[in-house]
Amino acid sequence: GLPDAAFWWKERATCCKVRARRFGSQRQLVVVEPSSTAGVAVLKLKNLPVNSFSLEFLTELIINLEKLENDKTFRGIIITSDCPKAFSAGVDLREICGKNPAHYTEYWKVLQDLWLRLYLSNLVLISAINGPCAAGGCLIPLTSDYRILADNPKCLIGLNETRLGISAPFWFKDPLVNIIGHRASEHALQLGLLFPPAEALQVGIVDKVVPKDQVQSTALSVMTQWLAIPDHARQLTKNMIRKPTADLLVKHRDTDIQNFVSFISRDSIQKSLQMYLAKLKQNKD
Ligand SMILES: CCCCCCC/C=C/C(=O)SCCNC(=O)CCNC(=O)[C@H](O)C(C)(C)COP(=O)(O)OP(=O)(O)OC[C@H]1O[C@@H](n2cnc3c(N)ncnc32)[C@H](O)[C@@H]1OP(=O)(O)O
Repeated sequence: GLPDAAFWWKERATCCKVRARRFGSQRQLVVVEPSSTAGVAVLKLKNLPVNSFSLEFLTELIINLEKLENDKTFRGIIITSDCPKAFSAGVDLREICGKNPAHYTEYWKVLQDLWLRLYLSNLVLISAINGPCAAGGCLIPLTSDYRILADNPKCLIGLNETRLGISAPFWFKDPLVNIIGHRASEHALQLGLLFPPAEALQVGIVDKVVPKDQVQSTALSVMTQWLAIPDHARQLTKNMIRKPTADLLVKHRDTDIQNFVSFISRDSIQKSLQMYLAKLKQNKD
């Protein structure tokens, strides 16, 4: 059978705390503030400049999510960015370039942990997407219950992995298919589409597009509607809908790690990623 979720989370939480001690950073990469609405926390991603998923940032994010999940005063979280340049640029390419298999294994495990923590959260999660959101960065909106995007042409959102010469793993693809459907996902994933706001709304990858300065207030008012539903009924329903998708990752996570490590270790893939990173560094505004 599948590993018991509570046991698995306890084990992973211990790993996260050990890792956090290892980083021992003074920088606060995730800021949690209470909102004006009771029971709602605002979680701000603050890994400057673009909230790329470094191992340290992922660890801090998971620890903060776990604390909120276990704190009975909270019923919902609004996740937003405190970096002017981006909501999230996804996987930090420096974590998956030029490192060794042990590092890739640890990194991928932690990324899976984040996905499971978010996707199976009992809290209402709303993504207030106030900047560009690429590839792995979409892992947060796609596992949220509701997505609000800032109406700004720079705020592109999508799973653009193929443009880097890599393929999104099945657990990035599955929530996208659940949200926008099979055909639209096939199109978006193969072409690595990054949708501007109007198109993002049309295809359904976001639920609402509002002016940038209204993203957080809109998230709060949507949150109020969601919190009007009794928690237990909403949680049971969320779990019923999401469990089959989550179980696929829980069941196949070791194979998925092996696939990732062997794929990412290929010379041809390392070359593509290095070229993409170099291009990013050249294309300065
Ligand atoms: C079997 C499994 C297969 C493998 C699956 C792997 C799944 C991988 C998923 C991913 O998430 S890969 C990453 C994809 N991300 C992107 O394509 C986004 C890249 N970034 C951008 O498009 C832009 O940076 C931005 C977010 C639109 C912001 O643009 P802006 O012009 O405002 O800033 P920049 O000058 O481009 O960036 C500032 C600074 O940050 C560095 N950087 C940006 N993104 C990343 C990143 N993902 N990883 C590491 N570093 C990144 C960028 O190079 C700049 O650095 P400096 O030049 O200032 O040192």
